[in-house]
Amino acid sequence: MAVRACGFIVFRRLAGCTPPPDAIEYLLLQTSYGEHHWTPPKGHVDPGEDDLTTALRETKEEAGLGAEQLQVVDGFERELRYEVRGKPKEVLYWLAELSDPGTAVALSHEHQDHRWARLEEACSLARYPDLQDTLRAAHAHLEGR
Ligand SMILES: Nc1nc2c(ncn2[C@@H]2O[C@H](COP(=O)(O)OP(=O)(O)OP(=O)(O)OP(=O)(O)OC[C@H]3O[C@@H](n4cnc5c(=O)[nH]c(N)nc54)[C@H](O)[C@@H]3O)[C@@H](O)[C@H]2O)c(=O)[nH]1
Repeated sequence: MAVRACGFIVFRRLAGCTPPPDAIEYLLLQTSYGEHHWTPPKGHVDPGEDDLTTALRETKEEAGLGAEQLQVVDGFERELRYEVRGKPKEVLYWLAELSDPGTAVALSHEHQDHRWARLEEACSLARYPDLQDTLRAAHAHLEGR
């Protein structure tokens, strides 16, 4: 059976800007282990836990951002499937806006750095084509495309 993980593509709109969408920045976290890769906050589903609860818990644990600071965007959900050390893994992402764009991110020991990045920088940090596609799809969703 596949390992399952859930998380949020968290974004913020720069202070003083109503969309245009190029004023949107996405949150990426860099692991403090392994390849030091960058992904949005996400993590494994605990036994008996529902997916959305996992996404909220992991976002709180990994970025210090709680449900009360996030607004989940309707109608966006993406599932990625890839292999980790030969085993299948599924990752489900929702999209959420950080209500106060000035809120500080607080990392756990699992991550060594974070970045608020516009779409193109976010895609170059998140170097996996499926994650890049997901970020682009999120951006298109926010643009109303
Ligand atoms: N010391 C050490 N400890 C580790 C290591 N590894 C884990 N720990 C421990 O596990 C805990 C984390 O637990 P959670 O937070 O609950 O889980 P996740 O958030 O799910 O975290 P992971 O890091 O396990 O999973 P991924 O991000 O999925 O990365 C796995 C591999 O998949 C590739 N990959 C990543 N993203 C994409 C993508 O979007 N697209 C594609 N196509 N591929 C992608 C990439 O090749 C990458 O290397 C940590 O606290 C550590 O204790 C490790 O190497 N060394």
